[in-house]
Amino acid sequence: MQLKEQSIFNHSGNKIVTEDRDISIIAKFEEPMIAILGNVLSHEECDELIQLSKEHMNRSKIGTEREVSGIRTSSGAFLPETENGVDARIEKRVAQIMNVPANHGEGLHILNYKPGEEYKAHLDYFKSSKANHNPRISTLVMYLNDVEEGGETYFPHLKLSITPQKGMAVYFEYFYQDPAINELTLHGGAPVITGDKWAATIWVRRKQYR
Ligand SMILES: O=C(O)CCC(=O)C(=O)O
Ligand SMILES: [Fe+2]
Repeated sequence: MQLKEQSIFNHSGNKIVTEDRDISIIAKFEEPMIAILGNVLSHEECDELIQLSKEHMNRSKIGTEREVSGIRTSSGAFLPETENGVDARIEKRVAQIMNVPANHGEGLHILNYKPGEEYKAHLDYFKSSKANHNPRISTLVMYLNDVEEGGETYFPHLKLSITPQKGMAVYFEYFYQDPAINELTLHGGAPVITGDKWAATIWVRRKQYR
């Protein structure tokens, strides 16, 4: 039998006890490690992140992107960092879930999809040598609302899809020795059919990033 590669998601049992919240491990796919997590954010935190990102997007268009390539038709923005706001608290909790120090993360990236908008299948790591000195190693996508219809996060190679539910998240990682395992993390956000979708993504680097 082939030896399993090491994961940094080293949690056993059915929950992750963080400083301020118990996260439930609902399901795991072992290789590549993909974990469906419950109770990651309170409903109040979800609402607050949506509100903050709306204010930020209204105040200035700087930091908001809408990709012209058609890969991502949703709009997204990194939340500006605060000292002790909701974002700092969540990043601290996420660091304990992802088992990587908070300053390896790129910050909270908020995504909003309207009906018909999607994020086509992609890899979160960079194929070019540009970021080789400090590559992305893992991702957490947190759902900030329930989507009426559509908007699933899907992994086409694994035939796996996750329905967004407010406060839940999906974790995955892609730093394996075997590139074929990393490529299995190809994923996308399916088109939203009814309602809209809000999500917050954290991409984590191997070394300190901020
Ligand atoms: O919206 C989703 O379900 C996926 C988001 C995603 O892939 C990303 O932010 O990198
Ligand atoms: Fe992604």
